[in-house]
Amino acid sequence: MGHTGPNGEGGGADGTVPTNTTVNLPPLTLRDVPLLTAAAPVVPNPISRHPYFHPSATFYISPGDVSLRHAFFDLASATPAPLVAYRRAGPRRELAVDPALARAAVVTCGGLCPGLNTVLRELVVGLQELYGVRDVFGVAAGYRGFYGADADHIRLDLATVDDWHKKGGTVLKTTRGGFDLDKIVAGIAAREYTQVYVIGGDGTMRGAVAIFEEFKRRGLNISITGIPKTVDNDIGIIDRSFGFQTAVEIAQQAIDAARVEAVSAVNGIGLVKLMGRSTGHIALHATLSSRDVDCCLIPEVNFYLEEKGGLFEFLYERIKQKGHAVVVVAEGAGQELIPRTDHQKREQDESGNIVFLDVGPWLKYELGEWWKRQHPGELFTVKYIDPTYMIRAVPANATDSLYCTLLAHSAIHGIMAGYTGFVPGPINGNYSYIPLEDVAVAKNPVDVNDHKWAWVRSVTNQPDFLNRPRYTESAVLPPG
Ligand SMILES: Nc1ncnc2c1ncn2[C@@H]1O[C@H](COP(=O)(O)OP(=O)(O)O)[C@@H](O)[C@H]1O
Ligand SMILES: O=P(O)(O)OC[C@H]1O[C@](O)(COP(=O)(O)O)[C@@H](O)[C@@H]1O
Ligand SMILES: [Mg+2]
Repeated sequence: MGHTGPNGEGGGADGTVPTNTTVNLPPLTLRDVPLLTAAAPVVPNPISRHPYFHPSATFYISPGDVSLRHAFFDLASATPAPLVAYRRAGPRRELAVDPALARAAVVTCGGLCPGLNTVLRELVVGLQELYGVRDVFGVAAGYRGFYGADADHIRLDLATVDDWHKKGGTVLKTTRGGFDLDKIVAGIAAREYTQVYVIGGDGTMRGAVAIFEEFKRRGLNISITGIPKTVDNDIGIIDRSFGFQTAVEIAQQAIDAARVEAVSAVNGIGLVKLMGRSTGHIALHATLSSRDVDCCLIPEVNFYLEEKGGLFEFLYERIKQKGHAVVVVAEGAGQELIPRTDHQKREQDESGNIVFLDVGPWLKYELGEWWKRQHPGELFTVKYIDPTYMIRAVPANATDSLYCTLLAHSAIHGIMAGYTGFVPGPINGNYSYIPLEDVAVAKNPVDVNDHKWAWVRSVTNQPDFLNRPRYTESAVLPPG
């Protein structure tokens, strides 16, 4: 007996999957990563000569090893999607880069994220201990550090970075903006760096693609890799970005406090705003982990406040049922509902990201006003908690620390193998090398049609906000 595909489509004549027979899979496309054009003559991996560690036969990744992008396939589909593969990350038996000639630069860009210092430390440790690279430099304060003063290029060694993994933030400092391609590439060439490790989010990856292209255009034999960072988890293809799980864990403290405040008030609401500019991953995962949340609002799901099926009516009902309610809102949720001036509509940060209005205080105010109008004389309290920077200005937790270490080492192994223009990252748990250009454009919104969002809905029993009555346009204040 076989299974019929969800849409009734089938590989067999009757739409079923034959069992205990060989199934022909669709063709496999390798999304390969570029190699340095002028790679050095092949050098044996110095790990093979390590005095204390003797690599086993399976230690090195074979040249043909790949991992698959999608873990699930519909064997019953008559038109299956092509399979996409990436090179497996890890040490190669032979290097295309001579470690004795390597000169590495590491830099952190964009917003903070738990684990930045761990990645920096492990890059230095891996380069020096595993490969014997002597010249490793930390570039201060993001992309602009490449064309900064001599003091912005800090020589790093094992002693310097020894305790960095214990610290939140980034010892190298980070900035937004300052992306001047000509100056950056000139700064890299002038200091004779041969390999560049850029740690950052989606904006940083777009910058790294531009640098990679410029290296090629100028014929520079310099490799670059982007190590994906963002608490928002808004980078696609990889399983998740580092620091995200730590942020979700710390967010629990805010949700716990919101619940205590709400429970201890008469008709109390605890409102927590969590990071998530364009994606609601932190809010979603924090909600699922906590189980105390009555409503989770994310940028991917439009909601409305008043009328039947709206947020306020739902919260009122919930308070009548159990005396209190807890709401988690991602910073990018409901932005189209918040009145803003023309100036506010245009405001951008130094990197060109749109500056959002603060959804938390706005929601608290609107809720209070609605309650006064609808239920005058009835006691009501909203306690608002904004743990924004607390969830990311901390060291990585154990899971993220391990992840940061594997990412850093994967990056080094790839660079030493002669690859460039790539991002190391886990795909279905398998560390892989993905072309930088793919990662730079791949967004990672919450898929509201998949199981995770359905779990949120079943945990919170919140409305789907589909019967929106009157709100059709953004609320906009007159200019000025
Ligand atoms: N499209 C882009 N092209 C080149 N550089 C970019 C681009 N977008 C952002 N950057 C640069 O990348 C750096 C980090 O970007 P930002 O958006 O602040 O953080 P993140 O990398 O965490 O998303 C900044 O120096 C910014 O100028
Ligand atoms: O106040 P900052 O430092 O600009 O950071 C705020 C932003 O940083 C983030 O945490 C992450 O953004 P990036 O990944 O672009 O660094 C967003 O959630 C938030 O909007
Ligand atoms: Mg970003």
